[in-house]
Amino acid sequence: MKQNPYIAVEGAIGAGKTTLSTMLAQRFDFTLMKEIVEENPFLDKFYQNIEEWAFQLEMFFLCNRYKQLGDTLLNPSHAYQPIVSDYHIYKNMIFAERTLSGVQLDKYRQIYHLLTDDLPKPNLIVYIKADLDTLLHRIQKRGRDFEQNFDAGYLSQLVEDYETAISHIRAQEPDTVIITIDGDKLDFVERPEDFEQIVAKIKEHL
Ligand SMILES: Nc1ncnc2c1ncn2[C@@H]1O[C@H](COP(=O)(O)OP(=O)(O)OP(=O)(O)O)[C@@H](O)[C@H]1O
Ligand SMILES: Nc1nc(=O)c2ncn([C@H]3C[C@H](O)[C@@H](CO)O3)c2[nH]1
Repeated sequence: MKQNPYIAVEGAIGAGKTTLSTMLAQRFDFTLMKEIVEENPFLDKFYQNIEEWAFQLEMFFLCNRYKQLGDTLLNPSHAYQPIVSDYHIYKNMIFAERTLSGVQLDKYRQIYHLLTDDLPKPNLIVYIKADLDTLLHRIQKRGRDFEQNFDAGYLSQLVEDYETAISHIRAQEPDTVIITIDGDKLDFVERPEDFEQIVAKIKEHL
């Protein structure tokens, strides 16, 4: 990779994005960009009534991510800083396409493009692909209150949406390296050799 490394770790809810990106940032000594979840005022309400709260929640995520990415990526003093992030900005569209519809989705799409089209995009995506059972198990194990009555149907759709989105990025951005990790088999938390396998794959592209 000739450019400065900018890695985004992606995958459906509970796939292990924050865990893996934190480990990678430490291992490569890259700057970590991590989403703040606990201070989100809409997540709890959203999981109780998706239709009612989706627009506020999606806009909140979009504005926060825009601010975080803009502050780092458009700041000249960060120009040569290698980065690993626990999200790709495109995840906003993955979720919004699932939770919004009609005029709200149209307006959201316009704002999304306005805010994000000129942001630098990751040149390497680590996609953790895991099946529904694995994700539900991890979400349960993590034990966040607002995710405990989780609708498995919603998650199952998101798993498919992620597959579609990754294929879309692969087709639209052939220069972006996409490394797919088998999140059902590789346990980078408990097995150091599994983490080393991921590190080795990334190194091939740095
Ligand atoms: N490969 C793995 N093997 C076993 N447990 C894992 C693995 N990856 C993550 N976990 C555990 O699963 C839970 C979810 O991980 P994490 O919070 O990193 O997921 P995430 O993708 O960032 O979630 P979210 O989409 O909600 O932001 C955590 O308890 C973590 O310790
Ligand atoms: N609707 C919606 N849109 C997003 O852009 C988005 N990004 C993350 N999440 C949810 C997943 C976890 O429960 C929790 C932490 O990642 O927040 C989202 N939900």
